[in-house]
Amino acid sequence: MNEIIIQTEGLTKKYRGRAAVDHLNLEIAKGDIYGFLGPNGAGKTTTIRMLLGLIQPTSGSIHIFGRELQRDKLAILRRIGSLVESPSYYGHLSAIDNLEAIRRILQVPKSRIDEVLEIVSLTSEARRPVKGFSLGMKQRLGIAASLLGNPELLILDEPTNGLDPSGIHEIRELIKSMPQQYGITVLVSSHLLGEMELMASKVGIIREGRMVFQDTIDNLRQRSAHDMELVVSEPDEALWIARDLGAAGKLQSGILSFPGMADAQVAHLVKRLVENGHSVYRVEQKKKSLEDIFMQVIGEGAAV
Ligand SMILES: Nc1ncnc2c1ncn2[C@@H]1O[C@H](COP(=O)(O)OP(=O)(O)OP(=O)(O)O)[C@@H](O)[C@H]1O
Repeated sequence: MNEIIIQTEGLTKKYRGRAAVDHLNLEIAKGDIYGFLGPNGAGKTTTIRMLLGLIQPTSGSIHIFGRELQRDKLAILRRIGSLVESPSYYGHLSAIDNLEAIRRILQVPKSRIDEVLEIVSLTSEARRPVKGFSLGMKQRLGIAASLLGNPELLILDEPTNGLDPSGIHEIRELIKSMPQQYGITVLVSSHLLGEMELMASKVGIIREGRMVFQDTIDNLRQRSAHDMELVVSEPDEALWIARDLGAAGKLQSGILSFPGMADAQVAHLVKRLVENGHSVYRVEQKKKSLEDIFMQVIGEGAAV
């Protein structure tokens, strides 16, 4: 099993008695791109701020690189790069000069500036004043800044917020390259599952401060029950036969649908219908889109 990079246990943050983050157990392994998902206000930023030592948890523990954050804060934070909220720049200065200001604080070699500009594909724009940059370029510059200190872990809070599709694509490709090319583990938050689907190796979904799902996207897809749809010659009567077998369905526009029906139950129902002289024209599994599953998870707040 891969080394665990971030582990929280019972992580909780309360504001005026109300939990913004509620007993959260995060587990992020080395090389993961961990998509931290949840609707607005779910507690993603609050969690990230605790991971970066910017605010104190009310209770629970945080271990990063196997060490307790509270005890080894500076040593741990030195190994993390982060982008939380929109980064601020000196607009009249170039990308290089903005990075130089941060480089001096971090005391890394000057050559690192060229390296990070290359990683985020800003080399050819590096001497232009930042005030003329698009939002996507500014975000990439923010990621370049977070990479200056050669981090092993990158924490990005909604880095694609407000970007157009091409900007989102650029950031996504950049994030995808992090574990493969640079050995960097990534925690990236978003409120859109679709964005994560194309890059995350694992997702954690939170709702009202609580983890409702934490696993791979494939498992999210598989663990969700599918609806079964049937088209038969006498649907009203078929509905009663199904009820008799313990399958509660509904009839809409001539189509019978049954939520989360197991294979054996489908076979049983079809057999009974045929035995009763019905014609079964169609049996279809109606697949939910990943977005439907996500909405179901964050809507119900229960694991699927
Ligand atoms: N400093 C604070 N004081 C009081 N309540 C707060 C504070 N910070 C956050 N909250 C509350 O905690 C909850 C979680 O907020 P948080 O910003 O972590 O959510 P989020 O998932 O990052 O949402 P968004 O996508 O909108 O940024 C919200 O109900 C918010 O109002």
